[in-house]
This record gives sequence, structure tokens and C-alpha cells, in this order.
Amino acid sequence: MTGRTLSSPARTAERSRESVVEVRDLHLSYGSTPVLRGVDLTVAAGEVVALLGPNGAGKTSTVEVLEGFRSPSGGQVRVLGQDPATADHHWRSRVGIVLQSWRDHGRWTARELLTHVARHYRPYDSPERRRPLPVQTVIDRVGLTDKADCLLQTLSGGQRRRVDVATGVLGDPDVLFLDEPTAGLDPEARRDFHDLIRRQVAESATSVLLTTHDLHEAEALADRVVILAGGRIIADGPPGSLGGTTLVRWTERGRRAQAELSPGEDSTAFIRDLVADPTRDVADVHVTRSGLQETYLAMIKRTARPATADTEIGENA
Ligand SMILES: Nc1ncnc2c1ncn2[C@@H]1O[C@H](COP(=O)(O)OP(=O)(O)OP(=O)(O)O)[C@@H](O)[C@H]1O
Repeated sequence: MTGRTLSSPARTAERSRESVVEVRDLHLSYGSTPVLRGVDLTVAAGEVVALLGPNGAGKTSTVEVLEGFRSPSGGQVRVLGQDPATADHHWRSRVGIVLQSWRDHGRWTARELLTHVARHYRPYDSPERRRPLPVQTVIDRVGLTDKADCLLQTLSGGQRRRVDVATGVLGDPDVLFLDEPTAGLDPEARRDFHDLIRRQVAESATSVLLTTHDLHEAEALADRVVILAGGRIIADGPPGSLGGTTLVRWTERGRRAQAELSPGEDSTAFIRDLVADPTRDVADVHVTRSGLQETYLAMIKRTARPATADTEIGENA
């Protein structure tokens, strides 16, 4: 495995929390084409995890396996303690899903659709977990108050996406899978969505796994960012641990020098010591900080090279 992983104390702390999603050595092929080649992934109770990766990396495929909509070629998958492929209706009532594509309910209003879906959650209501949430509450939370009684086919793409999200949270899920939930949303709707997810996690300790191409969203929302590329997880850690390297460049006795500091290192102290050292003739100090975006792009680029060789092996197999 290439790329960065969580430091071991953080990983140990995370493992000690109850795992709501547990994936070990997940393999998935379409025909003879392997897409997932040994994915390991955990989501702890109440944790928000963002799954990142380039187009075609296998994010949707992974989420579909976790939802029980697609059978893996190999590996172990547990969601809320059960195998999604064989889990029962009670399990399904505890899982919220927002797929990438719309369902076709254009001649219904948002309220009609949500009222219809809400009925399916009623048998799973309990004093500990009231299911479903009141339809009007969900409508208000996703910012559809003014559009709740309009036909879905008259709503904009972003408004329809809000309906999808509303459907996903209606059952007050224990775990919520969201496939590119904010694609096509305007900045205000995106912020509303982030607030909705934070509230869902705070009030119901819902665990969330979302796929996104928006690195700012991952940084803003996720406790942990997981990067999928070349069929494997190439990085896994809090957003701050995956970005934030600092490149310090300077000239010393007329020659160029540089140092790359990792996120935990104190760059201010490094620079202070550098310029204070009387034995070194340091000048022209430049500091560049890289965020998650730079780290992500560098990791994807590094992974792209061996992945080409892997593909050839896979095709010959
Ligand atoms: N039903 C299918 N049959 C054959 N190949 C498929 C099928 N679904 C997906 N694939 C292929 O599997 C790979 C992974 O697709 P997937 O949709 O899981 O990727 P993704 O990471 O979600 O991509 P994106 O970011 O573009 O949504 C792609 O190469 C895709 O063409």
C-alpha cells in the first residue's frame, strides 16, 4: 500500500469505538475487469467519513456493496453487524441511502413522496429511535419548505437533490450512505446540507459515509478522509493529517536549499532556528503550505503509475 495512513495511536483510538461499517479485503470485478482490489474501510459510530477518489475509482461500487445492492467478488463486509447482501428489512430501516441518480417520481410532490416513504419506516418505530421523523421537519431541514407541494418534475436539479437527501434521513438512520450528495447544489444548499448532516450526527449519532469530489466539503464535514485509487485505499486519516505539509525554501551561502515539513512539525520554530543559526548564511526564505487538494492530487498521480501495470496484469489473468 502506498500513501499515508493514520498514525497508530489515532488508529487504535478509532478501532476502540464501535465499528458501524467494517470492510476487509473487498474485491469487486465487472466481468474480467477488477475495480476493487482489496479495500479495507471502517466507519465508527457517529463518525463522518468522506470517500474520495478520481472518476471510475470505484466509490459508487463500494457504496453499492455496503447498501447490499451489489455483490462483491471477495472479502468481508459488515454494516451494523450484518452482511448487507443477506440483511433483513429491520436492518434496511436503519440504513439511509442517497443514490447518485434520481428516482422517477416526477408526478408526485416532495411531500407526497416523503409521506409515502415514511409509511415504510413506521413498523420500525421504537421509544429509543422514533421512526420516521415528521415529514414537515425533514422538509424544513432540507430547505424545501416553499417547494414541498410542487410536482417533483417542476423542481430544479438542486431542489430534487434536496428531496433525495430528505428521503435518506427520513428514517432517522443509524448509518447514512450518500453518493455525491451535493453534486449540483448551490453554495447555500451545500451549506444547508452540511448543517443537516452535522445535526443528524449530533442528535442521532448517525454514522455517515459520503462520496464527494469536493475537497473543501471533505475538509469541512468529515472526521476522516479516505482516498480510493487503483482499487485500494491509498490514504486514510483526519483531513488535517492529509494536507498541511509545509515546504520551506531558502538560499544558504548562495545555494538553494529546501525542507518539507510534515503536518505535525512546527514550521515557525523551524524557520526561527534556521535564520537564527549564526553558522549559516540564510537568505530569501519562502514558505508554501499545501492543503488537502495538493496532497490528494499528488497521491492520485503517484498511484496512477503502478495502476497501469496492475491493469495489464488483470487483463491477462
Ligand atoms: N454495471 C457496471 N458494469 C461494468 N462496469 C461498471 C459498472 N458500474 C461501474 N463500472 C465500472 O467500474 C469502475 C468504477 O465505477 P464507479 O462508478 O464505482 O466509480 P466512481 O469512483 O464512483 O466514479 P465517479 O467518481 O465517476 O462517480 C468504472 O471503470 C466503471 O466504468
